[in-house]
Amino acid sequence: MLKASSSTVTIAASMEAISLTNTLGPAGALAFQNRQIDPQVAVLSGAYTGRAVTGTDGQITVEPDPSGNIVVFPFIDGGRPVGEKYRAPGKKFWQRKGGRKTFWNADCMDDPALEDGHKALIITEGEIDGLTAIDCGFHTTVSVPDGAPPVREGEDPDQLEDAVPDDDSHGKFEFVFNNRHRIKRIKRFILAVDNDPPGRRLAAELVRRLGAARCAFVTYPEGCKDLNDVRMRHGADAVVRVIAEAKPYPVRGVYLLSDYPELDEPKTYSTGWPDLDPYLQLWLGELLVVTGIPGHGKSTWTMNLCVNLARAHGWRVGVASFEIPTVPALRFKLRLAATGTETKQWTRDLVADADVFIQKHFVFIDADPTAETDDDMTLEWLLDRAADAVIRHAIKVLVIDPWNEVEHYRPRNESETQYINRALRQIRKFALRHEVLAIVVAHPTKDLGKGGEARTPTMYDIEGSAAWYNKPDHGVVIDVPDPELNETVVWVKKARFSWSGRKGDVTLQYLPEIEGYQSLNGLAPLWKSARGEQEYQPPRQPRSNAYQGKEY
Ligand SMILES: Nc1ncnc2c1ncn2[C@@H]1O[C@H](COP(=O)(O)OP(=O)(O)OP(=O)(O)O)[C@@H](O)[C@H]1O
Repeated sequence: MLKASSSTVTIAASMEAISLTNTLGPAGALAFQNRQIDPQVAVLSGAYTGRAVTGTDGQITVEPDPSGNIVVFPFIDGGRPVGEKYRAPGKKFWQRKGGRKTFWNADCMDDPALEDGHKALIITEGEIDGLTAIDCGFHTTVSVPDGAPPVREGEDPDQLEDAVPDDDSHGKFEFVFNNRHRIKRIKRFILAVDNDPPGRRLAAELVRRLGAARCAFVTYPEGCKDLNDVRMRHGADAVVRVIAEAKPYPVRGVYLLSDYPELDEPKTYSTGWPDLDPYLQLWLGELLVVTGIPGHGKSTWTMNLCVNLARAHGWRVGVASFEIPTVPALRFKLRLAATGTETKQWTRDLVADADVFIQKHFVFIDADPTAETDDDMTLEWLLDRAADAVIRHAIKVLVIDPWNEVEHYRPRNESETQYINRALRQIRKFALRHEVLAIVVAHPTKDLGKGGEARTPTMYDIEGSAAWYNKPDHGVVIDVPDPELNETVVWVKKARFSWSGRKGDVTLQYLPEIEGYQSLNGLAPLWKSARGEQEYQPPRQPRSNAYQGKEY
């Protein structure tokens, strides 16, 4: 017969309250051996054998008895037994009435290694699985007290949004509520519940309470329903593997405020044209869409913007330019912007300096010229390359110019609107994940101007979908109202957040010799003349553009 001794190492934090007279008799020891659990480990958890006794009031209680065939699992909390669970032959389970609802082996939750995230708290659906984990070396394991809540007919265990939430202070999850202070301190949980509908429901209920961000789930080998199954069929190493390979819980999207990391206010960046500052403040992680009538300078303005950002902030820009070949056309535009000088003043040194600047600040996402077959330049292809550019070259800006030259494959059952919604969402996700300013240059629909109507396009005029207005964080239209004036109007049609600017239009002076732009009310802070000096321009009043048509 096995007997807990006062000198043995305890599993839970404190075991002094377990009566040392309680012993695990042969029937109990055999029951654990049959489950490939070391009976000594069960003893250390406080398990003992007992027999059923019917009182004078007809109530059945269980009394310790080494020769009994009922296995008793005490619930110890704060070093004191607060409840008991009984298991009689034939898989009959019941509990002693009353007592504080808590996890089985709850005191292991005080292990400091859980607080610093060094260890995870493993939560099982029953004591046998809990002991299996402990026997395999995972001492920070608890079990829920009452197994999994049943799944009602027609209920999807993975879709519990419609379920009425329990009041945890006295409901089925009272044991979670009672341990809420300990739970708050624990960094990681591994849910090792049963792989069946009630188990999945239990997992979903726990994740809801513990926060998905802290939870991981296990995957059992084919044919195994729980941890003890894994131990029985594949051995202790397989149990260790299952727990070690737990994956982050996939239920995402519903968080408490406290689940979010503390973040500073987003930092915004000037475009480099001071007149635009009140309207357009850029941030890393955003999607900026630029449109305008063909030939009005969308690409030219965008490249000048990128040069400004590279100069002012030292950023590197990834450019996927499908209409203009990188060499010589795009390089020429970049040399103009980088030198800020008209070509007739170019010297070998000036061009060499410009090329050093371009080499340092620009990365080109292009088809592989040595490949035998052309890559399909789909959005997925492009974002894959852009992700590589983030890793290898730390790009902070991604330019896709123009959108219509990307290979757009969409499934038959997806409408153009749905596709554009999905695609822009993907770009925004990329921008946010990598903290990159994503710029998409898009043409307006060819219908614009049909019927003799000459007007500035809006974001809604972009081919395909209203998503072009809805999805971006900034929407900008580049417009040339009168080509004789050498002026370009930058219309900020959308600024999603008030801290990132506001709707409005600003006229920039267009400098045809360098295909560049300049604030009318002051130079761009880093705009340099051919001689490398800030050039003086007399301040002018920004032109007010009387708005015609609907404001978007
Ligand atoms: N305000 C302006 N006045 C005169 N010419 C301009 C002005 N703005 C840009 N340009 C010139 O017009 C030409 C076309 O510019 P760009 O290719 O950037 O336009 P785009 O809107 O991107 O055109 P597309 O939609 O056809 O790609 C360039 O040579 C550019 O320097």
